[in-house]
Amino acid sequence: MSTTTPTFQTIDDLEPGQQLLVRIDVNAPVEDGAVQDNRRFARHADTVAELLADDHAVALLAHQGRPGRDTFVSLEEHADILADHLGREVAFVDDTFGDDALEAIGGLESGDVLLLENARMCDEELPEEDPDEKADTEFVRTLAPEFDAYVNDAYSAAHRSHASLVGFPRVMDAYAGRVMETEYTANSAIQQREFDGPVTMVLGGTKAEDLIPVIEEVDDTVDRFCLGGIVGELFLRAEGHDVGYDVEGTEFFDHQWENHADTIERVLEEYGDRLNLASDLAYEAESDERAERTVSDIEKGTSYLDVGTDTAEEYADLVAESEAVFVKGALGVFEDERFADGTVEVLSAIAETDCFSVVGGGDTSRAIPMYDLEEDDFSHVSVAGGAYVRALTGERLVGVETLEAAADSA
Ligand SMILES: Nc1ncnc2c1ncn2[C@@H]1O[C@H](COP(=O)(O)OP(=O)(O)O)[C@@H](O)[C@H]1O
Ligand SMILES: O=C(OP(=O)(O)O)[C@H](O)COP(=O)(O)O
Repeated sequence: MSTTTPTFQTIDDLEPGQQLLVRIDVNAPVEDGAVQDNRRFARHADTVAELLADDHAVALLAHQGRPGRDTFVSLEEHADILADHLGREVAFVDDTFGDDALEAIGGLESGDVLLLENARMCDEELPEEDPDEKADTEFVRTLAPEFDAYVNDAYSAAHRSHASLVGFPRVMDAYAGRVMETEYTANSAIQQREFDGPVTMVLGGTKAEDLIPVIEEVDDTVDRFCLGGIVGELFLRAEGHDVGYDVEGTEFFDHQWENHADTIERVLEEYGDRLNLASDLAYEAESDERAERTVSDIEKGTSYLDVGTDTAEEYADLVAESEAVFVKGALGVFEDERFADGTVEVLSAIAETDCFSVVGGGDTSRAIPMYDLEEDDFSHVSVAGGAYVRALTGERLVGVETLEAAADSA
């Protein structure tokens, strides 16, 4: 059995009064062009407050969205949201490692906080490569000498081998922030729990490619899966239904299908008896109201935005008779009240039982306060999505591994 005791250094090991480069994950929803607060901001603000109390100067590095998506925007608004949580100014510079960024970093004094521009706007950030290659980028080579140490607080991005996450700990003294430390400990402990009764995993949201491999890997521990969102529709497509195709204005389905159709079909064949797929789906009618169709009557060309009423009830019943429930991703577009039923019904069913429960995902966990559910009614609410489900499978997270390697060579 693997240990849950982290072997990385934490911010407790830092000498006070240093110039720190701190990687956080404030990747957030963007609605009508405006960045929305999610639970990540408050959690990282606590880490930053602790660092400031120790007289450090802090430059924050983060990402938002993915190139080509509507959510791929500047971090300027993120600085304001962080400042609200911290109760002090967070300066922003629209540059990551160019002259403007270096000038702003050079002017930092003890107690200052500066947020650098979206790391994914730098070409060298994204392609997933070995940490040593990431360390050898101009991005890392330029920024690293400006700081005394690197802190990674971005547990929720620790499954990505990107320059800002794995490059710096190769060349700098590296420490885990509080969010990294607490999420790592909680999620590793969950992976080691054993349950006597049924274990249910509810999978939804937009990032199907993060979830499809998980179904095979948690095969020993999870008795049944309830699927919704984009991942649910892709499995319905594999079953031969006319859903799970991009329609005008959507960009979720076709590329994920092209890359993962073989795996989806294999998983459906091997684990079909444990996979629950929606029997009905909801969409926006011409009247703007919610309307529903059973899957057998489905028509191509409509955007489906939630699981239907029968499906929501069926999933809630399965949850109610479970000993443990793990949620990653929403069953529908819960941000729009008309399409929140599936997500809210399942979360409410969890909250009403005393099963062991974990809800993960920066976006999905927002549904808890949005629909007046109590965080205390869940065993653990993680700010991480993809990283948390990988931790459940026992997979090592590359961002954690590079912190551990840095501690070994310290
Ligand atoms: N059918 C759907 N169509 C479009 N978006 C959906 C659908 N179902 C769920 N979603 C969206 O999925 C988002 C959460 O997905 P994702 O970003 O993958 O998860 P998280 O950030 O919680 O890990 C929610 O914001 C929700 O609006
Ligand atoms: O929000 C994130 O992941 P999540 O949606 O799985 O919680 C992280 O910021 C990683 O973002 P990415 O999935 O675009 O690499």
